[in-house]
Amino acid sequence: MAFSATLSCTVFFNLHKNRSRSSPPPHPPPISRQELRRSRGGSASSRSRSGRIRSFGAMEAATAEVAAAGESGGGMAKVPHVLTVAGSDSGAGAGIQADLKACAARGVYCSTVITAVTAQNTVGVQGVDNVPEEFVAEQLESVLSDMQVDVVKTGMLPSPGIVRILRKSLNKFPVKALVVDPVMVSTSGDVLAGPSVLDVFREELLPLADIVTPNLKEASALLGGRQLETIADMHSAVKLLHQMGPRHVLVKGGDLPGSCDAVDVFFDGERIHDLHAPRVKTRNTHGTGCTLASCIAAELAKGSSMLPAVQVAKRFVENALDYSKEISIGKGPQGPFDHFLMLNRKVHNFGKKIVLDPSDLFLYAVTDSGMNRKWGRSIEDAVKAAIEGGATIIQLREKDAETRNFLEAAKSCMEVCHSRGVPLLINDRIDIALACDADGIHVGQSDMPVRTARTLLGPEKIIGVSCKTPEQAQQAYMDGADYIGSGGIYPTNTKENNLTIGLEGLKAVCLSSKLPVVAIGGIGMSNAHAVMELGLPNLKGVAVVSALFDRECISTEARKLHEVLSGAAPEVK
Ligand SMILES: Nc1ncnc2c1ncn2[C@@H]1O[C@H](COP(=O)(O)OP(=O)(O)OP(=O)(O)O)[C@@H](O)[C@H]1O
Ligand SMILES: Cc1ncc(CO)c(N)n1
Ligand SMILES: [Mg+2]
Repeated sequence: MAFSATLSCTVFFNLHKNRSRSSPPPHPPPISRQELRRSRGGSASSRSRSGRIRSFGAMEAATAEVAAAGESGGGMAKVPHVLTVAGSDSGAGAGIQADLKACAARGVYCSTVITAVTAQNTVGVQGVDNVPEEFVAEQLESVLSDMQVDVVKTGMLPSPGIVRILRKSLNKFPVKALVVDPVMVSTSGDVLAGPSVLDVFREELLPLADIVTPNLKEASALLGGRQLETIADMHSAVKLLHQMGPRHVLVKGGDLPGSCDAVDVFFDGERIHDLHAPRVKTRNTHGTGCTLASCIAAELAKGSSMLPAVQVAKRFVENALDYSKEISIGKGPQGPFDHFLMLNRKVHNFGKKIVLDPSDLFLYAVTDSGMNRKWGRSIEDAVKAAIEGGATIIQLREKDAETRNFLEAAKSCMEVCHSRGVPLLINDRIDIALACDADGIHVGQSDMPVRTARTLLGPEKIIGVSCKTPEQAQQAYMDGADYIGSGGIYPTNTKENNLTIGLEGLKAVCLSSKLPVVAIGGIGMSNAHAVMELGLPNLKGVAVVSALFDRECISTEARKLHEVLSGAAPEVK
């Protein structure tokens, strides 16, 4: 019988039926190196033509090939490996799912032995179904007999039997370190491992642990209900827990009442360390404990010693919480956070990420080579002065510059802008934008289409597009532009044959689009106020050329214009 078919039937049977199994399925016994060598070559016929493995015999042969390649130094690299023995959280904030994400984020491979399946979300735990003990044993055997696990991390171990099975597996397959997160109650208050496991935890698991990481409630339960409410209580607790046999103890103070820091107390048997981190104000703390323990395991797997591993893990959690404090997943009181620091961008327009902070459009400075020549300035100096006066974004619009000179200037301007936290866009020249890694481009209606520019630049760059009409504005939104430049508002000499759309035209464009808009064309000190007074919510600022760059002192003009704009529309700042 094909091995894979047997395996999937077993999983289906155990997780979906009600779990009594008459005879265990055939399980591959641990394979000795010699056996592997013997089976090499002999089983080639059990591979399908595509090379996919069809039977256990073939799996053995494939394993042997990999082992042999490793032995002969065939360029194979050992990967740091954590095995998590824990429960599944359907909401994926805690449990196995948090462990997988934490290890992946820390660059460590993570295999999984699932002890229980929970129906869980941001409201709480709606159901728990334990995986049969013999099947937990089978998963342990599968992973540990085959893979070179460095560190085992435990989470939800819902019955004394499972703890004993784990202990046996660890005796048979010793690993470098054991991290025990003694999960008992979820933050929502639901019981994940009852009092029946307390004794076996204390007697059978803690003595094997390199570190145990209880939260306040768990530490209290392990200590027979001792009250833990202050850091001094936590100091006593770590010492008492240490007497139960673990080499290190970390009592986590995520739930310490009335503390503005998140303080954890670490004890190595000799010294106590209070580990402080600023407490992040957020609802998204579901899974912090699992993540912390997995990160510790991951750092140990990479070869770290214990205190640095704990410190790195704590910083990782704090950073991820801070990054995720505004993401919204689920309706309940405790949300998950983002281990990969990728989700915290408001999503709009086909799920495209917003890459532009609309308030950057407030005072948008567009350079002009003719004006710089006239006043004898380098483009970098002009940009520096504009930013000094308060320009919030720069666009390099160099219509007659030679490519090589333009690129050199663009690179210097990038340094100027980035050291001052101001985005830099390039007008039209996508090649220059790519070459100097600018923050984005601005295109006109007859330049490269926004969609093509997006393909070339990728999702993370800003693309602005000039629009005179509501139709163009709607198209810009559909094409995935980040902002609209709308004008000319007033007559201007900077652009020849440019249609003036006036304040009415600007209003029509703003009302027809959800994108932020910057007004352009003939705007200066005398009329900026009138533009912003339109009070349109998506009109975020004005773009100026001559009002800054065709003046003797760019920074003074920028400063005055900034004041005018601030007075006109304090809410857009
Ligand atoms: N708001 C917060 N800001 C910063 N760090 C926090 C915050 N909440 C928890 N932590 C840290 O996260 C880690 C996990 O601690 P916590 O006490 O939350 O564990 P836990 O109760 O086991 O978590 P969970 O059961 O949700 O997985 C600790 O290092 C703790 O200090
Ligand atoms: C499955 C699982 N493990 C651990 C925790 C603790 O956060 C949880 N809520 N769910
Ligand atoms: Mg916990």
